[in-house]
Amino acid sequence: MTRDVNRATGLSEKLYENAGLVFPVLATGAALAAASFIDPYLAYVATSWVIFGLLGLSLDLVWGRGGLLSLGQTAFYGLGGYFGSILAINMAPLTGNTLVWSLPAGAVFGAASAAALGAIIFFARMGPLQATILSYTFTLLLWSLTQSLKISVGQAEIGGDNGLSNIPGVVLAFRRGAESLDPVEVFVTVVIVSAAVYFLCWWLMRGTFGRVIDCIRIDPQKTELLGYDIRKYQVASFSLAGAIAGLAGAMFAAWANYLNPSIFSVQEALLVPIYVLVGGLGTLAGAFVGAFAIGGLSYYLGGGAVGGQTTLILGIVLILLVLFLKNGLVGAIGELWRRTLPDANAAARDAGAVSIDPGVLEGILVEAAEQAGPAKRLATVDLYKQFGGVIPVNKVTRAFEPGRPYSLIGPNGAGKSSYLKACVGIYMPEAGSVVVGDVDATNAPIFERVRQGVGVKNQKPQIFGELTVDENLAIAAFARTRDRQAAADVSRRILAMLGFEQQAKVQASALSHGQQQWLDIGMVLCLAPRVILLDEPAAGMTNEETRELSALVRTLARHTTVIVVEHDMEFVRTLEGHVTVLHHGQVFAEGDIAELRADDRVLDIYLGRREHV
Ligand SMILES: Nc1ncnc2c1ncn2[C@@H]1O[C@H](COP(=O)(O)OP(=O)(O)OP(=O)(O)O)[C@@H](O)[C@H]1O
Repeated sequence: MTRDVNRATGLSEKLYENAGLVFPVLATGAALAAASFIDPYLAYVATSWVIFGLLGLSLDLVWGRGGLLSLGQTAFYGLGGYFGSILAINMAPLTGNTLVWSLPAGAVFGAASAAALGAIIFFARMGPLQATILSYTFTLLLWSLTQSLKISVGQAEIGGDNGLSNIPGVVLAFRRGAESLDPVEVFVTVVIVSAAVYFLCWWLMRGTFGRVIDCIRIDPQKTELLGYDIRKYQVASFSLAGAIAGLAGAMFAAWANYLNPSIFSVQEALLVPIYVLVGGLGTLAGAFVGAFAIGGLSYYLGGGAVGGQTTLILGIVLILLVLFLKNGLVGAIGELWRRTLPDANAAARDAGAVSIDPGVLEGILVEAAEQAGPAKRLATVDLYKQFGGVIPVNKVTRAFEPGRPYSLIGPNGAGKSSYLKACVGIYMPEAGSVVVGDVDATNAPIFERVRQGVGVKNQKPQIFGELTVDENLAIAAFARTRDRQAAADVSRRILAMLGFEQQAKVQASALSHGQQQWLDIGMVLCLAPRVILLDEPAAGMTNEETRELSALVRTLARHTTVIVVEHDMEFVRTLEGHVTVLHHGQVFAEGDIAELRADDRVLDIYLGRREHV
């Protein structure tokens, strides 16, 4: 009996993990089964819902997964529709098959226009609101342009407001004069193409590419601190989404046999996020479910796919959704299902205190040196950073080398964190230079400095809370190894070193603050850094953990250059390293901790006394 229950739970878990794969198989099966009895008119209307679902999928990739609400998806959709149709109008009479021309053309033009817009958005490092507005402006621009654009391209005549007509329907045979498919056949064809596109997206987003996109959504800075050039990933996923929208547009044109500038209208642009929200943001399948739910509802209420009742229905549905189903239909079903499964996060409570075996750590560090080369020196010359009237880094000239750990101390606001941030490129300095090894890194972006060997742990633990513990380590290790197997090996060793094997499948957000600090340190170690910057790593740790951390830092310093910012003077003492006191962004005093503790001037700045304040 117990075994049966376990087996059923195991099966349910497997199904839950692979539900995304089951969806296109079921959808295709249902479409094929329905083909024998479905009313041709319903098949015709339902085809448009599938196409809108595909358009929604393109948005879900960039919004639900990438974190950017693009109102440009209908622009890529319209462009794909226009260009795909121009090619189909000219080529189909000669060769038959329309989709073989229009789908690739739609996808290529959709991808190319998205790549151009994405490059502007991401390389200019626009904020989310700016990016949404720019994408919307792009759509409006096309709407306005196509209103007055009258041009003939071969047999295709674009008539401005009158649009582009005579677009051939869906023809699959390769011969002149081949017949268009009937509505039911078109429905099945569109479902199969959409299921294939969906499967490709599901597969891609399940792999390392999708993980990196998820990481960028959760914490772009941390993703860059792992050494990923996030802008390339963002442009790539935006282009992929553009390709899917373009392909959907080409299918829409073949379905409607007609296109006009209203495809770029405000109403069209705003419908897409609604499909995604209703279905479930970030679920991929939700876009189709949302399009079917809204399309089906308005169809049965007699309004047609975008008919008179639609606005009212959408308004009510959206209000109800915001009130009761925040994760949309698919998200809600997923959540209910997940509740029936064993709670993987329960293991977070069983995690004992971290106790690092020095032998294991040494082994990891020796191997890291073999793979990534010897430790590097970090030096700054007259480094200067200003925020308005505040100068947190004021012409700091310092060099750090392997051997003993370096500690940066100083009162609150002395500029310790700002100095580390200027070293790694989170803050771009106004003057001075940063040199990593022999390379001037002053103007290098964060990810390049990380690739040069700089590893950083910021003050707050930066972990990807929605990912599991082993996924966090693996994505960090992959940034360096670029090989999934090698990354899995590295992350497994770090996981074992931290004693987190039982917590491998726990969501990182379920860990305690101290455990998150260790996970963050583990992620930095996965990068095999040659210079390590740790900003208040002991914050939130117990005394026992702080002792472990001290031993770890001392071991690290024998293999790499280590700089630690700390307030905990007892911790700094145990590091037995070189200490630099910063005050008002400048080096105020240096030495070992015993000397500095006895130095009246240092006490003065800490206690806010006398002339040194
Ligand atoms: N992004 C920023 N914009 C404006 N001012 C900033 C910024 N970052 C830091 N500062 C200012 O620079 C000064 C130094 O801050 P910083 O965090 O580097 O000090 P700190 O020595 O690390 O302090 P703490 O020990 O409290 O963390 C502060 O006055 C702070 O307000």
